[in-house]
Amino acid sequence: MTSLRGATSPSLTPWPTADYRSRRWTQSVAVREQQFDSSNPAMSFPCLDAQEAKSASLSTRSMSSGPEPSYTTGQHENFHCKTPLLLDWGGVLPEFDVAYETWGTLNADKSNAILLHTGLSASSHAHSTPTNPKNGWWEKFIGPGAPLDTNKYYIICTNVIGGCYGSTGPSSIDPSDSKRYATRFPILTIEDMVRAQFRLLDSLGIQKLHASVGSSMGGMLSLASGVLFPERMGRLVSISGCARSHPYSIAMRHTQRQVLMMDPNWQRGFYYDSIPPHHGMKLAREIATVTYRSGPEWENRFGRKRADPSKQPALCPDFLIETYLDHAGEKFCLEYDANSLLYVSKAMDLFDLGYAHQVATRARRVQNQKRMVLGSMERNGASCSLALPDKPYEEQPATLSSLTPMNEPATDDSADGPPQDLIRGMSPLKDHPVLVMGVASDILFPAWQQREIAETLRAAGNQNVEHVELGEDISLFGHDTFLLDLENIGGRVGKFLG
Ligand SMILES: CC(=O)SCCNC(=O)CCNC(=O)[C@H](O)C(C)(C)COP(=O)(O)OP(=O)(O)OC[C@H]1O[C@@H](n2cnc3c(N)ncnc32)[C@H](O)[C@@H]1OP(=O)(O)O
Ligand SMILES: N[C@@H](CCO)C(=O)O
Repeated sequence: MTSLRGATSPSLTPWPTADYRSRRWTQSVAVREQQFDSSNPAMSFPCLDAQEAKSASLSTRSMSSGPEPSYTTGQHENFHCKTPLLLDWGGVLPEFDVAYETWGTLNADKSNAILLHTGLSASSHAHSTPTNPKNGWWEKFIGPGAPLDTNKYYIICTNVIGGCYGSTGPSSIDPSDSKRYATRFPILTIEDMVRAQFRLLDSLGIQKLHASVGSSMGGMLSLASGVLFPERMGRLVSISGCARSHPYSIAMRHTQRQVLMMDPNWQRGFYYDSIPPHHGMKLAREIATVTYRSGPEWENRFGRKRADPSKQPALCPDFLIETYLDHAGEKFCLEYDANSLLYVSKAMDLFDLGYAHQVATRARRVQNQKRMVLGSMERNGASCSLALPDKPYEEQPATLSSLTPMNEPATDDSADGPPQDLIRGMSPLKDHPVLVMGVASDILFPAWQQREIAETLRAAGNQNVEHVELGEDISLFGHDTFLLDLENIGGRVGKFLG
C-alpha cells in the first residue's frame, strides 16, 4: 500500500494549503486522495455539503423577486409616518413604517395601553390574532386572565425600526432612490426605536401608557421609554435588560457581527439581489444561542451524549449540544435579515442611560436638528470613518478599580453604590413603579445588571422598585427564561401590573 504523502502526483497538491479556494476543490482532493489509497480515509463533511446544497438551491430562486426571503410573520397593522425621524447619530429616515399588532380593547379615555417591547429578533407577533393565527412569541403571556390581561389592557407590540418584520430597516426601500437601504441605513439607537414607537402612540391618541413591558433588548427599550418620556409612562417592567451594555455582552455581539460580515455573501450589506449570507447568519445564531441559554441547562439536557455513539467521531456536529446549536443556527439563518442583525445588535451595544451619554446625545441632536431644518444635512455626513490606528491600541489607564470582583458591576465612583452618572441619568424614573427581573443563570444580561438597575433607581429616590431574581433552582434557561417561564416570569409581571 502506498501512502499518498510518499507518492504525490505532480498534478496534485498533497494536502490542502492556503491556496485552495473552494470546498468543492477540497472535496475533489479528498476523493482523489482516497483513490490514492491514503493511510486513512478522508473525512466526510455532511455539514458543509448541506451548506453548499443550500447555497445552490438559493441561487436558483427567481432573480426577479430576488432569492432573499421575505421577512414577514404574517398580517400586521402598519403605521406610516411621513415626518422625518432624526436619529441619535445624525442619520435621518425621511419617512418610516412601524409594524404593530394589538390585543384587547382600548378604553374610552385611552388609559389602559401597555406597550410591549421585543427582544432582538422578534416581530410584532407576540400573540396570535384573527388574521394571523400562528402562535406569537409570548403566546401564553397574553390573553384573558393572562399576565398581560386582555380583559383589562390594550396591548401593543411593535417591530422595532431597524428590524425586518414590517418596520423600516436596512431591507426597506430608501424613498430617495427607490433602492434598498442595505448598509446605507444609518446607525440607530435604542432611543431612536423608542421615538418611532411614540410617534405610533401619538397617532393612536395614546397620551400616557398604563405600562411599558420588555425583556432583553425590550428591557432596554422599556427603560429608555421611561427616561425619554417620563410624563407619558405609568408602570414599567424590565426583564433581563440593563441600564447600559457591558463589555462582555458587546464582545459576544461583536463576534456574531464579525462572522456574519466575513461571509462573502454578505457583500458589505448589498446582498438583496443575490444569495443571502446564510452561512454567517447560521454561525452568528449559534454563538447567540450560546449566550441565550446556560451550561447547566445543557449539562442536564445533553450531557456528553453524542448523536450517534455507534459512529466514528466527526468534525461536523457530533455531540448533541453540537447538533442542537447547528439546528438553532439553521432554523434562524433565513428567518431574519442579516443587516437588521447588525444594526439592531449595534444599537444594543450603544445603549447607555448614563447622564453624560444623554447630555452628549442631546447636544449632537440639537446640532443635527439645526442642520436638518436648514436642509444642510450632508449626504453621508454621518457615515462611519473609524479606522484602526497604525499602532495597536494601548491599554487605557484604568478609571475603575481593576480589581472589580467577578460577577459584580464595575462602578465609576469610589463610594459604594451605583455610579452617580447612572443615578442622574435614570432619575426621570424616580417616581414610577418599576419591576426589575433577572435570572441568575443569564450570562448575557447577568443578574448583577438587574441589581444595578434596581439599586440605581432606589438611589435616585424611587421607593417603588420591585426587584426579583430567579435563582438557578428556579431557572437554568439563562437569558431566554423570559420566553419560557410563564409561571415565574409571567406570574410576577401579572401581579405587578394588577
Ligand atoms: C421576545 C423576543 O424577542 S425573542 C423571539 C423569540 N425567539 C425565537 O422565536 C427565536 C427562535 N427560537 C428559540 O430561540 C427557541 O425556540 C425558544 C427560546 C423560543 C424556545 O426554546 P425551547 O422551547 O427550549 O426550544 P429549544 O431551544 O430547546 O429548541 C427546540 C428545537 O431544537 C431541536 N433540538 C433539540 N435538541 C436537539 C439536538 N440535540 N440536536 C438537534 N436539534 C435538537 C428540537 O427538535 C426543536 O426543533 P424545532 O424547533 O425545529 O421543533
Ligand atoms: N432568543 C431571543 C433573545 C434575545 O432577546 C431572541 O432571539 O431575540
